[in-house]
Amino acid sequence: MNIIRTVRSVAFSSIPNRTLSTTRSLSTPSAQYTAFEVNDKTGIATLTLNRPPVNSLNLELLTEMRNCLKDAETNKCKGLIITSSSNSVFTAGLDLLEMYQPQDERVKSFWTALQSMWMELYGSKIPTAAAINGHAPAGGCLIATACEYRVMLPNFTIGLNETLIGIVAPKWFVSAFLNVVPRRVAEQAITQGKLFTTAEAHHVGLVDDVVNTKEEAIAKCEQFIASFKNVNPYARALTKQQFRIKELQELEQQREKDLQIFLGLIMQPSVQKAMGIYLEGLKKKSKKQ
Ligand SMILES: CC/C=C\C/C=C\CCCC/C=C/C(=O)SCCNC(=O)CCNC(=O)[C@H](O)C(C)(C)COP(=O)(O)OP(=O)(O)OC[C@H]1O[C@@H](n2cnc3c(N)ncnc32)[C@H](O)[C@@H]1OP(=O)(O)O
Repeated sequence: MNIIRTVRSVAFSSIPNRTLSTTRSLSTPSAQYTAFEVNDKTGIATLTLNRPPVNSLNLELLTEMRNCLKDAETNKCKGLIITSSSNSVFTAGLDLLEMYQPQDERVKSFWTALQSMWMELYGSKIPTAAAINGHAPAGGCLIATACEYRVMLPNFTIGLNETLIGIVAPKWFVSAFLNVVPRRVAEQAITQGKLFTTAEAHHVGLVDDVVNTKEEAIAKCEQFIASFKNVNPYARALTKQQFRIKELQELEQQREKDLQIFLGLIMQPSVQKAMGIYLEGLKKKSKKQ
């Protein structure tokens, strides 16, 4: 696998136009699981999730993601694309090992980091797009639906499958999903824990476009971001905020309560048991392959 390096605090306005290399990526010692590159010509940032084997979202990855999102906004990037370094998994969602038999302080930090990352992404002032180049269950779907545009490669799956694991998708997971699919479809799918195939997701509007390669997916995201080129960024950001402020304020005001509900639910013996069985099933399947 390519070693992907990470850029931090690179002011886009200070990046000179270069003809040979069009992306800039510098390394910071603290970034382990993400690559963050800014295209010199377009000003578009790409955040690549890089935590093999399945980009499961642990505390460190979530923290890095949030830092990259903040950097993209602070540095006035023209837009942000999220994708994965894996050929088959966008992200497997939350790292179940963070929630299974967890340590008290760590699991609190984990959930708080998820809340922060989501608020940063959902409320980002710049255009955001997901190039979904692999499976995107649960937390993967959460990241995709927090973006303004989604394009997906064929023959993968996406959805909120929490009920199948015996856990519950919190309200803010559901509200972002409801932004993109009709209520009736959402209620049925989320209660069933349905994972949509790419074709099904496209049919219900969960993804906007389907393309065959990651390169095409990135190009589609770039086109989406470029569609705002004649729009005043400040007016755009305020307009986007009008659509999203309710969910953001709700979570901001209820962060502690949301954390306590999360802890109360996952610490239930029946939930721990269901998660343990699910993890065991994943491990058995992985050994068979
Ligand atoms: C009112 C309510 C308020 C509060 C709520 C309370 C509760 C909490 C809600 C929490 C919301 C949860 C969100 C989530 O995201 S939970 C995670 C859901 N994810 C999944 O179900 C996906 C599981 N994974 C898969 O289906 C497959 O791995 C996948 C993604 C299709 C890829 O398949 P493949 O490439 O074949 O890879 P393997 O399955 O072989 O996996 C390789 C390796 O990774 C391990 N692994 C997979 N997924 C996870 C994961 N999410 N977390 C941790 N580990 C994972 C797998 O076990 C293998 O490990 P091994 O050691 O055997 O190599």
